[in-house]
Amino acid sequence: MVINDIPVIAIDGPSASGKGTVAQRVAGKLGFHYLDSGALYRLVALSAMRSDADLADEHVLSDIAARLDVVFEDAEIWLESENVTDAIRAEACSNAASRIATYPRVRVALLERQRAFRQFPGLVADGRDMGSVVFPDAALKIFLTASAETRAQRRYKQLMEKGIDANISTLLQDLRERDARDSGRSVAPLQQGEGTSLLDTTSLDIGQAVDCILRQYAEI
Ligand SMILES: Nc1ncnc2c1ncn2[C@@H]1O[C@H](COP(=O)(O)OP(=O)(O)O)[C@@H](O)[C@H]1O
Ligand SMILES: Nc1ccn([C@H]2C[C@H](O)[C@@H](COP(=O)(O)OP(=O)(O)O)O2)c(=O)n1
Repeated sequence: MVINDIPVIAIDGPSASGKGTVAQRVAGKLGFHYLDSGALYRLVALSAMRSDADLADEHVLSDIAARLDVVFEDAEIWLESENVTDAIRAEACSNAASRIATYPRVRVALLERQRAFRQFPGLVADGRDMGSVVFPDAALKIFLTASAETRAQRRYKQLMEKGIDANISTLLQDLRERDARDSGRSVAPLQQGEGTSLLDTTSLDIGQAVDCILRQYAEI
């Protein structure tokens, strides 16, 4: 099968909009693979912070990105054989990931690694530029969003459930700053591109959001 015949559902959107949760469930229902592209930026950030790398040095960061020794195994993420599934969700890592993601060379260094997830029978990929840059020929492109307040509440609840310390007003401020950075950057900005279907989940639960995407995919 030619790789471009392998269907991709691209789900892009701002922080804590529900992309990862919804994408994983859609992938499960369809028997497709799943790509959490944000985890790659978080892994570069974690690796850089741990090696005291300069988070403003694009060359060093792109080299870290190119050399990432990472394994995705079901819901677990391993960096150099260490389980970092929760470590990459810490707010410091979130903020660092958003900063390093503004560097073109870092994005180029992660591009082929993301595209390698496109395997038979299909892929559901979530991030900021899945439909605009990584998989422009995606069969279905979704822009998943929710109000900033709703997203902050969701992230707060999520971090609390993981036992990760958080403060709701700091989360809301961080989230707004990252939204602005992710959509305001010159390279691969978060945007609702051509042919992308808007899905605002502020008043939808996870199941309703998943069903909405499955319905759209079935109607292609
Ligand atoms: N529609 C929804 N209603 C309520 N909670 C949601 C919804 N979508 C996602 N969540 C929850 O919000 C939190 C953030 O979702 P996540 O998938 O991590 O967002 P993202 O990948 O966009 O950052 C998770 O705890 C998830 O279970
Ligand atoms: N395809 C992607 C995915 C994430 N990023 C950046 C933007 C985000 O601030 C960080 C972390 O992404 P992630 O999707 O894990 O962030 P959220 O869970 O949505 O808060 O990486 C990106 O620039 N491009």
